[in-house]
Amino acid sequence: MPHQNLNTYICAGDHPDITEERKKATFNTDNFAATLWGTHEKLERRREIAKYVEEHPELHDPYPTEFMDRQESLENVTRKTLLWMEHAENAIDISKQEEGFYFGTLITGSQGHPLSIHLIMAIPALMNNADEEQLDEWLPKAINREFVATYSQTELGHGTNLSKLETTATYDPKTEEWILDTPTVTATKWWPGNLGKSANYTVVMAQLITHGKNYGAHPFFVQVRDEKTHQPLPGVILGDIGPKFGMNANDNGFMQFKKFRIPRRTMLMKNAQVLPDGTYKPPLHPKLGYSSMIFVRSAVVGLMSLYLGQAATIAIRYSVIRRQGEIMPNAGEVKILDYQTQQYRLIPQIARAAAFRFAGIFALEMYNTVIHEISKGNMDALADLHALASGLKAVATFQTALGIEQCRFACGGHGYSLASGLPQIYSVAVGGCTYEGENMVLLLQLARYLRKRAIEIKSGGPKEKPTELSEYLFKTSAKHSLIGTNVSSTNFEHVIESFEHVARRLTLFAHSKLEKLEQSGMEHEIAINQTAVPWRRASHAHTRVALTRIFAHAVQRTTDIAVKEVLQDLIKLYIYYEVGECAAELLEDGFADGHQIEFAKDQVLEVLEKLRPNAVSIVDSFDFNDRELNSVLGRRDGNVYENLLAWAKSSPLNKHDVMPFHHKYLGKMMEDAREQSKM
Ligand SMILES: Cc1cc2nc3c(=O)[nH]c(=O)nc-3n(C[C@H](O)[C@H](O)[C@H](O)COP(=O)(O)OP(=O)(O)OC[C@H]3O[C@@H](n4cnc5c(N)ncnc54)[C@H](O)[C@@H]3O)c2cc1C
Repeated sequence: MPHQNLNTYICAGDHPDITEERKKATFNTDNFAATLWGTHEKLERRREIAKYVEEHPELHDPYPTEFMDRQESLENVTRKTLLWMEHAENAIDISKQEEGFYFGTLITGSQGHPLSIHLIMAIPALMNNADEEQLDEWLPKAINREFVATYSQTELGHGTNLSKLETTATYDPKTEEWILDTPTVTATKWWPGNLGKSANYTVVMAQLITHGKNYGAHPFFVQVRDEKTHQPLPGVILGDIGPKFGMNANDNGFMQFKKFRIPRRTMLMKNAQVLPDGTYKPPLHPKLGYSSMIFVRSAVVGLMSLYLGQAATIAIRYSVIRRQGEIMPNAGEVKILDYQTQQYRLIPQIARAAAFRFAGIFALEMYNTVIHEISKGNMDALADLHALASGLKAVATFQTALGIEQCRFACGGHGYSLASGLPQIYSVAVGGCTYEGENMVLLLQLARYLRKRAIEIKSGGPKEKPTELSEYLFKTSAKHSLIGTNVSSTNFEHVIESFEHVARRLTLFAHSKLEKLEQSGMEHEIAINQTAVPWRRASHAHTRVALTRIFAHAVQRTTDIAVKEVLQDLIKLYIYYEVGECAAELLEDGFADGHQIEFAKDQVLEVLEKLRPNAVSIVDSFDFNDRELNSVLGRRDGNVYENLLAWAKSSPLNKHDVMPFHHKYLGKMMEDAREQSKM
């Protein structure tokens, strides 16, 4: 029998339907939360930080940000960002990145803030691209916030294709300066976060030209506004790109240079260098400059787990408050979470959020290890890391966006209201499909890695010892999938091996298609494009293997027995749901048969039923508080309806019973019509 207080989120005054759910918990929610957040100590710190924010009203919004226009949003979030920094020393251990991030999120919300790109991209870009002398000069100032920086790569005409960026940096050895120029409209920098109004410095990616030769895009660290007046410097044109699908508290900007001169040492010289006479010295490893991008991609995976977890929390809590329709006639309306279809829509999202959580941690740990190895001159694992981060980022952002939309659909009409918080979470999360490498392009980059492995497989084996996540490519599959032959076990090895078979087969399939096209005389590059869809499938399949392996390891490592049991249910759901997702690929070559797919589908329904009573307690264990969720539907206390009404009443439109323009238009229209009908 579940113990009454295993769920620590129960409070007096909560909606009885949500309390009833929480009393069903079969595990201690704090223990689960500690597993997700790392340790009990880290969980405790989260709560202390959240309490601090609650106790300081100046850190709150004066009214819901959904009712603010962009200028109000920008001013409000800028005010709060400064307070975040002022309060940080009292509230958090500033040496701990995760505390800073959490404290900041609680204060600034999810729609962006003026230091977003300074913290997430500009500082990492400096750390990865500036040489020691440059770091000594700029890093302390950046950390001290003596300037606000951003990262300017994308242009109006080009984002993905870095080699065709048009902004030029031409070296003038006479003055030892670079001349930055925007030669065409399409060369205008477009999108950089916080560039529009907030930042005064930026890392700029520009084509490096010296002694008449173009060496490709390189990073420069450029002052673009006056430190005192904040006016754009002469020769720099700056502005905001206008409202977007989301993140409207971020002033994404545009920028043009008019033969703007900057000193030689503003080129970031950790990797490539240009000497005073204009001699170009290439980087040791051409991909080194991309390491800050790999870092952000790895971090994005963890971020997606938060967004999907938040959406699932909102939808699942609301689904035990909302009653609509009956399952048994005259037995009373049921909680909508009791419908199997609702469970099928929502509970897999919790499983995916957990999978992305563990994958995000894994990717960042791998990033740190690889960067450490690189600092010792060992580049071996860089390609593996790049491949893993590309695949995880693409799959996690895409599935998160779809998952959040499922959560929103599952909340009916109230999901469409900004009061639910779901459109805001979606609008921010879906941006992740595009920024930091457009998803399709990333999957095709991963395909390049798989192509190399396919050549190695065909020529007898790996050139170097493969990593834990790629060694399966060099194994041979069993004749037939073992899905469904090990029913009672919680060991999903045989299912993961089936995913490995799919990934290996799709890789070799795409490779043989490519070879055939080439043998028929097609040029390599054309043949690659003609096989891009099969390669994309292979990349997705390879990433599925990584996600399931990482998730399985995390479950194995869990020590709390009750938490492990619920995680085993979640991974079971995750894995068998994935079997459904790749059913066609398992059936295509006869590796699995229809019975096995049916078996997997039954497992999904079975485990959904088992997870149903724990659903609220599992989402509680993500430990998102009400400020973070910013959702009337997802409130911890479940008191949804009265608060929806209160939220609507705070709409500025409701300040007027009669709109000031009413009599000018609608009022006049009706009056005229009445007059006319009297005639
Ligand atoms: C919210 C947000 C924040 C951003 N922040 C920043 C920032 O701070 N700094 C910055 O510099 N940029 C930023 N960007 C820009 C972002 O990095 C680019 O939008 C992204 O790199 C994609 O480039 P693109 O827009 O040119 O798309 P495109 O490259 O034009 O892609 C359009 C379509 O073409 C396809 N495509 C393109 N190339 C290929 C190919 N080789 N093979 C197959 N298909 C292809 C893509 O898959 C996609 O479907 C941001 C964007 C967003 C949405």
